[in-house]
Amino acid sequence: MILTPKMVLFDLDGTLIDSVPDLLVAVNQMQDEIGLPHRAEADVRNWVGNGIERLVERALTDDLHGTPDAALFDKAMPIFRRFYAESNGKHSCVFPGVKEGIAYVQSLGLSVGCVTNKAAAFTLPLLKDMGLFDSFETVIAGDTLPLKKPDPAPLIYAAGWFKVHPRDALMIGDSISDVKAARAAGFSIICMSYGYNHGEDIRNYHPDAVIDSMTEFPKLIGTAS
Ligand SMILES: O=C(O)COP(=O)(O)O
Ligand SMILES: [Mg+2]
Repeated sequence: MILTPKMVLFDLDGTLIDSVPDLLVAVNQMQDEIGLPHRAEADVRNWVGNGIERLVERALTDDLHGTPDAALFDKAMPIFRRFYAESNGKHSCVFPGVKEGIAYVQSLGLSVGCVTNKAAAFTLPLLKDMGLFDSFETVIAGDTLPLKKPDPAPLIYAAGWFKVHPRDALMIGDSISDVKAARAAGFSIICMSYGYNHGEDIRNYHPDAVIDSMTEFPKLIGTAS
């Protein structure tokens, strides 16, 4: 299968960047300040992908599906933001193959954007620290629009921004939210096997392809002519 998109959108956490080490530090500093126990890295990994509010709710309750007491959440959220602003970018790294993959799609002349559920205040400095910011012609963060993935709105917005029809658009992601958003928007979707998907194998959600490294892009992505 060779896809021939005109635009490629990349998810951030678990696709471009391994951001869990920074999130883990901020979660556990928040837990300390509130007087709750530390959470394990493996759990935090499973809680990333639906934005920082859901991450904090999950950390406070130690449960992927948990909803904490509203007063506790209101206390915790600014604490988390303060600590994550400090740790963001300190221990994260770009996954192997990402820079090569972005360079490959750019060499095909395709439009390239980033669509993440991470809030803009953390997304933009992280992309800059990791040397990726200049790779993207547009960045749509988790709070850029009223709705985030799995809603298709950010993907449709990006397609409109690039004036590309959704059938000519490809999402590169790691989670069920990316697959659902891409399908609802009418995009193709390739997922990275190494990402975060709440502890489940992303193959269960049937993206068009699952790959281990973006160095595999030449097998899957080409140009129509
Ligand atoms: O959960 C987040 O904050 C971001 O997750 P995403 O970059 O995978 O969309
Ligand atoms: Mg992700």
